[in-house]
Amino acid sequence: MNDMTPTREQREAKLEGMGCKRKRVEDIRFTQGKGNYVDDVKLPGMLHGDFVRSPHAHARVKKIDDTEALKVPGVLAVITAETLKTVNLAWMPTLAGDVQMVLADGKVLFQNQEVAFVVATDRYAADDGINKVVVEYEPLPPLIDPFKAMDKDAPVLREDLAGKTTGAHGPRKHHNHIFEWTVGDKDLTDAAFRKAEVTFKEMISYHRTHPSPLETCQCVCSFDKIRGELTIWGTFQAPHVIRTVVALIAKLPEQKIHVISPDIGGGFGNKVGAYPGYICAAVASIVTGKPVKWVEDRIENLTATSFARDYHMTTEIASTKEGKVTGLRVHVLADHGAFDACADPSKWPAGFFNIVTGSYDFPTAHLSVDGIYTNKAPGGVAYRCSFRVTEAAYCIERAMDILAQKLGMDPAELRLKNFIKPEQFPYHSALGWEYDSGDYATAMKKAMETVKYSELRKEQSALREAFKRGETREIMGVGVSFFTEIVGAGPSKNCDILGIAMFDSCEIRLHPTGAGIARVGSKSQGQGHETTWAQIIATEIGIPADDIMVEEGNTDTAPYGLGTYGSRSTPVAGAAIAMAARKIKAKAQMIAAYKLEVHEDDLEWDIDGFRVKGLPEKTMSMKDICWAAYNSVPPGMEPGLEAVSYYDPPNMTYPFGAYICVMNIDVDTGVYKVRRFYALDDCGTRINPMIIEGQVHGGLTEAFAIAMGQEIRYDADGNVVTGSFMDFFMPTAVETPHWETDFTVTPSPHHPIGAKGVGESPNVGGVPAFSNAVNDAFSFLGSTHIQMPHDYWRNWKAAKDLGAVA
Ligand code: PCD
Ligand SMILES: [Cu+]
Repeated sequence: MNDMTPTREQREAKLEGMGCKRKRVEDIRFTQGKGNYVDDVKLPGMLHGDFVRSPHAHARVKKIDDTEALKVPGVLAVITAETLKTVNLAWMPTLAGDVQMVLADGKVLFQNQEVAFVVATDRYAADDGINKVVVEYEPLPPLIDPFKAMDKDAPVLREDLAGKTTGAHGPRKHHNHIFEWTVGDKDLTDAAFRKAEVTFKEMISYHRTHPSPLETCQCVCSFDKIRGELTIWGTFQAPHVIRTVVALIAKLPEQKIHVISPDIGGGFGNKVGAYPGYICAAVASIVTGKPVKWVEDRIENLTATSFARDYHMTTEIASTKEGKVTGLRVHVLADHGAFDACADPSKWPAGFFNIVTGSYDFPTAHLSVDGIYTNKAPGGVAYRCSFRVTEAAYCIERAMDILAQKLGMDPAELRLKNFIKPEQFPYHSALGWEYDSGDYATAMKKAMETVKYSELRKEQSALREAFKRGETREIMGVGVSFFTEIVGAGPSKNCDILGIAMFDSCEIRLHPTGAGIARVGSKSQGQGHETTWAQIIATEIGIPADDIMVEEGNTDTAPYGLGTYGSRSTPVAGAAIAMAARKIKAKAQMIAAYKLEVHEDDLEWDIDGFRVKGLPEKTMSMKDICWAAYNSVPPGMEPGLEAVSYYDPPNMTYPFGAYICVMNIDVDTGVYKVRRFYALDDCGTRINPMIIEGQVHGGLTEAFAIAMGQEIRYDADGNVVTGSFMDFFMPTAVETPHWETDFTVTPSPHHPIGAKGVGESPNVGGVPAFSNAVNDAFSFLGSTHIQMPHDYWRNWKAAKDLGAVA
């Protein structure tokens, strides 16, 4: 070996494969303002559309008069439900099996609902036009309180469903009822409660909030009359699904629809579903023969697009006196707004909420969910939520704290006592899941040691005594949360969207000089797929990550994929990438064997190529194999080096984590100070530790926002009172706490590289950690459960209600 020969370490480092803190390649263009977003798409002759929206939450639409609007210079057309009826598009199907008005058809059902679409030569003219459209409304009584939705005399919201006693998910009990979904063994659970030494029941609400990505929802639709082809650039998290939906509802052949998701400025689930803007822009383009752009503003995004949560969870736990849980019973009242437009896999009306048994070994459990209509915006699965897992984690983590308080036990000890044990994996939960792997106690103990948990508890007792003596006005809370996530939707046996199995895909093509391109069915919105996907390939086939270009988001070039949400990209697309790479490697091995004149079985893999077993100097690098693939393949073999994989995962993956939050609250002002936030995540094999850390920081910031102030709030008339960033809490670097991150690694046994998702975890685990900290702080004053969000006012109010403030 001469001095020039790279060492094994150097060869490995050059790959920047899995485990490397590779810098994000996409950031080169993002940080220089060179990203290419939908609003950057500017086509010759492009028109602009904007919506007339309803000021009322519930009203009959008597008349729409567009005479004056059409006189505004630049305004070309005003599209209403009547126009859309001529092409059968006044209503559209939702992913949840319901239908939704594209434009108000006879009535409006939530504030800011789309009523008419004004098309003009520029955005300003469109805006002037919408102000001149005169809509005559007859206000109807609004239904805002979900607990009144199923009252006998509750207003009828969905007149289109009159007389329909069954919906997409079974029988409907009331005119505002959407579905009832039950899981688990009711009799066994009821019996466990009858026998229990200790039980409690608490209504735990997870309020309505909104993902509010920096870039709002938008699209450009361009219909080419000559070719009969429709091209749509949009902020879509699932471009292929959008193409299929457009093909089905617009009755266009699927090959004539080109859907392109360019760079996306954050998705957070907000960009999974289909919105009226897409349909209206497409129809406007077909009608005018010109490209039409639709871009939402902030208020429209906050008030009319897919919200998050709004789950009201009546929770009961049965337990022994010693704190061993024996049963869980949960009833959820799920407020879906005016249309059921949740983006869950078809068979899951409440997503994967049945993960609500969490990290604990509940022998039996029963869950029922009632979905209902109210006069609020539709949507529902968004914001790092992975199909209602955030709601479930909040429910069980809050409930475990309440049980600990009732038993006079430490909440961390109670968790340790009830954890599913490592030897119980694969673990079958009482509500039907098979957890793939976990080592909960190890993670929990590491977290407790790092934050010096017992010392914190001592400090807290001392402070409580001082508070009682009147020496301080501060109280202290330690919030513990131990979550189990379920991500990677999903196995075709139980997951589909509109009948399409939720696989994902990858196509890798290597070029003669040892570089290549990988096209993937997922779609990054900021997660950094261009960086991490190349790292998987680098480790699998020994081509440096820098030499692999990753492409996503164009339905003409990417293999069919179900898109990016629910932290499914790593568990599903990530697996497809590894499998495609392995197909390439298998062919590469045959080529190498031929070139080295040995039998395939005599070769072994070594970092970036093959070597002959027992003859380490006889090697062929992957780079040379690439050349050979186009130059001298074995007789009978096709030239070229490429592979495609469609991966149908055998199971979901179950990441987990232990979070601890330490907080002080001043009772006289309600002002809180997050003293420490420690987050340990276990997402199995880690592809890029730096990206994971970024994901965790982002998700924790969002969790902080939700728990401590963010809310989509309606007044009694159905006005959104938090419809802009003036009122909707958006933390900046000033408010955001400092995050300490940590990890353990428990690989997924069924994933080809052992990786689990991580993007959603910090939100799933973070919210209960914050809320438990606040609740823990107040508990010694006699409270059991204080509802989120815990803003200053509510903290002060809690202190006042508990008699701590005069
Ligand atoms: N183990 C591991 C895992 C993971 N990773 C990384 O990390 C990331 C993430 O991943 P995941 O978890 O798999 O996920 P995805 O699928 O990719 O994504 C999704 C998510 O993601 C998150 N994050 C984020 N970031 C950003 N920047 N932006 C955005 O938008 C967002 N969003 C959010 C959300 S909401 Mo949903 O939609 O609600 O359902 S869901 C979600 C990527 O890059 C990957 O690669 C690594 O490295 N490793
Ligand atoms: Cu989600």
